[in-house]
Amino acid sequence: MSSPIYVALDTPDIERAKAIATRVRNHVGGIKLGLEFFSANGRAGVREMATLGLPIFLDLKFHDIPNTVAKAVQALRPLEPAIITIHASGGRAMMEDAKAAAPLGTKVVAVTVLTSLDENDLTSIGLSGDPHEQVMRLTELARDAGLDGVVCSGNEVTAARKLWPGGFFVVPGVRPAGGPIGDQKRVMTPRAALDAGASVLVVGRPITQADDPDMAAREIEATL
Ligand SMILES: O=c1ccn([C@@H]2O[C@H](COP(=O)(O)O)[C@@H](O)[C@H]2O)c(=O)[nH]1
Repeated sequence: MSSPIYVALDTPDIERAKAIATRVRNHVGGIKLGLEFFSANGRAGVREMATLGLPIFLDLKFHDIPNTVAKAVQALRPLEPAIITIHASGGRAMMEDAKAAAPLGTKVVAVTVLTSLDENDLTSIGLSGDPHEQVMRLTELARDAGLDGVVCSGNEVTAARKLWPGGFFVVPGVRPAGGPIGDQKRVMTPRAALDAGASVLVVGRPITQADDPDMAAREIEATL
């Protein structure tokens, strides 16, 4: 069975992204390319990364009116990504139209509450406190809109899976025990997140900022 780890290659430097992906390729199940990589390298960069032969997760987190998001998803079709992201808070019509615009083999998953946000952050943007409740609300909305799954933290994935047993659950904010958490606030170890019900784990800096990314990926994989 392939590894549940998608390594987040958050860099504008395509040569660095290729070098890390090449080093860790035997310990990860795919590569995640996000806003930083895509803003610098665009679709050509994604095509170049695809030549490594690993599944591509395009984490562009679209959030706009339904027509704009659907057209943006449509523009990604030739890249045939394994997974793409949109924001659940864009609403049901936006999620429905995004799913309809995606290639058949692409999983469309909705970000619920970013793992960098906690209760205080939600209150500060006018949402009633507890991230857990907001994740549950948006998980139900994404399920009812016909998406494939959601992005949430390891703290919520067990309850989200209860609401949606057939859903696909992407869990970032994954940190080896005792490691620096940086800007993440809702974190869990890789093993605990998998046990809690994650379908895939997104791991960025614990691998990419390590002195030896290959060893870091190998050590995380060994805990799973
Ligand atoms: O809620 C979310 C959604 C997406 N991400 C992305 O995952 C990686 C995490 O990187 P680390 O270096 O392991 O913190 C990054 O690309 C984010 O854009 C997330 O962290 N939380």
